[in-house]
Amino acid sequence: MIEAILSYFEISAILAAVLLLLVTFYIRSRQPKNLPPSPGAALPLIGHLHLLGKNPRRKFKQWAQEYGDVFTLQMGPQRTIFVNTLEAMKEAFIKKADFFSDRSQNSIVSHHASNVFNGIISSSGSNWKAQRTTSLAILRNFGMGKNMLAEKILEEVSFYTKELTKTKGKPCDIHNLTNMSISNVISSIIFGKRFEFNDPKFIKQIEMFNDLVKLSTGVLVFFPSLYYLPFDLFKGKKLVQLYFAMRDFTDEMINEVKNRNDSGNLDNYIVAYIEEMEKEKQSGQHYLDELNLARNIDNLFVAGTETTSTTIMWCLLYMLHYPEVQQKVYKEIVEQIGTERPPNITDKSNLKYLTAVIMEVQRKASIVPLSVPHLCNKDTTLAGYNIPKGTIVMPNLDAIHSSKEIWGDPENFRPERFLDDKGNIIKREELMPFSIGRRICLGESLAKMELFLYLSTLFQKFEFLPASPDNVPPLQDTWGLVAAPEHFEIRCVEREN
Ligand code: HEM
Repeated sequence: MIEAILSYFEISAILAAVLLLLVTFYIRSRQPKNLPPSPGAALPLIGHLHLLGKNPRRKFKQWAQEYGDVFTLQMGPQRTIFVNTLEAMKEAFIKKADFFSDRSQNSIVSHHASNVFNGIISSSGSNWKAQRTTSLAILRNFGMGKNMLAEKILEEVSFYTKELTKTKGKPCDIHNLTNMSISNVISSIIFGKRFEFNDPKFIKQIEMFNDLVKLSTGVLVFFPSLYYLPFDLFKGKKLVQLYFAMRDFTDEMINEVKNRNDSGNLDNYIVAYIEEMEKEKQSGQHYLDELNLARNIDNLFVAGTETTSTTIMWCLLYMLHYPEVQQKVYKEIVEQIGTERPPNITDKSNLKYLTAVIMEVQRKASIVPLSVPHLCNKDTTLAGYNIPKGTIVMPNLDAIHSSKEIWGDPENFRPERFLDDKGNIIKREELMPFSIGRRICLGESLAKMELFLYLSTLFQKFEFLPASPDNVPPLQDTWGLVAAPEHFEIRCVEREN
């Protein structure tokens, strides 16, 4: 009897194995030929997802080393390629930018909300171009002449450092405060106003933005139907709810700015965009409208807050690990600016060591490791392989930033790699925290200005120390679209000037 049951199980197992082989063979036979290599066979349904393990970031870097220019992963139903070398990045995002610069129109939120693909980040084609060009022009305009951007940043920096002073050098987690302060910079650019750090509405809003960024990278990206499982197991319903809450906040703020009735005052994005909208109407075009305005605002908040504040937090964490670097930064500030006046944007060209430190933090932390996914919109080739239309394309910035061939000693934190013998900055095209090509970060100039003004002021005013000398928090990142350090406590000790 037992033997009969055993042989029944054996036959079932053999049949299941044969079935699996046949399905795998069938899937393979339907795959287009000459795709970039993959690390092993894709399983039915999940593809290569089972190979990612607990630390996908490390795997993506490892496969980049193994396969070079480009590799393919089947992420559930979605064919995805990873672009890993400078040459392949240039080929895809510069030479063949017409084919590799779109975004996928597949998002769980789009099943529940309309107009998700308006705005800058998620749109493609002519609408994307119009939103991007207009937004860039507005930001550029703000950064010219008396440089309103720098003024807005410096005003916010002073509120931020006042708050840090209140901590009196005691250990505290300044992650949320930093996030709120950077969000206030965006807020004063877009709405022409900042929020108090203890404003409950603002605190809730920031929490929502952060949760939204975190939830947008979950497993639902590959399997949207998991949304319909009971108990919101994969937080799909929460994601949609947060998305609508963000929209409500944006609509409320747009109305507030409109009701202020200061249309002559072009010092905020909303008024400037509406003015461009009117001009466009007269020229007979139709891309600038209220729907795009609202989504542009969501985009600028989401893209411009967590990224910059995370870079600041990484920089502070690196300074806890390398106190001699922090000391050298302070020495440079004292020599070039002194301690009587706060730094301003014209000091940037004189603070070369600090600039190199920021560059090295951006390389080492590589906070947007896989950039934002692009979409291939036409059958084409890359690095000699076929890339079919509809493939998702990941710029593997992390692989570039950690390449031994490029940096020699990528594992070391060494700001000097960006300085020549005379102490001048060496610009390296391989440093690409803002990505490359047509989709390169729209806020790059603003972010660089923020990083310089925040960090120069911080290092002039404070010495940053670990909560206790024998307990320096680890350089440990968390997984997500933005790789933030784990929350840590820090002491902000005011310098005696
Ligand atoms: C240190 C700070 C920042 C980093 C590291 C960063 C990085 C990036 C990266 C990697 C991308 C994706 C590019 C691609 O698709 O290949 C991106 C896109 C974008 N970023 Fe940033 N960013 C930062 C700050 C900002 C700021 C301050 C703003 C705005 C105020 C901003 C607005 C945007 C927008 C709108 C896009 C979408 C561009 C498009 O799709 O055309 N970013 N950023």
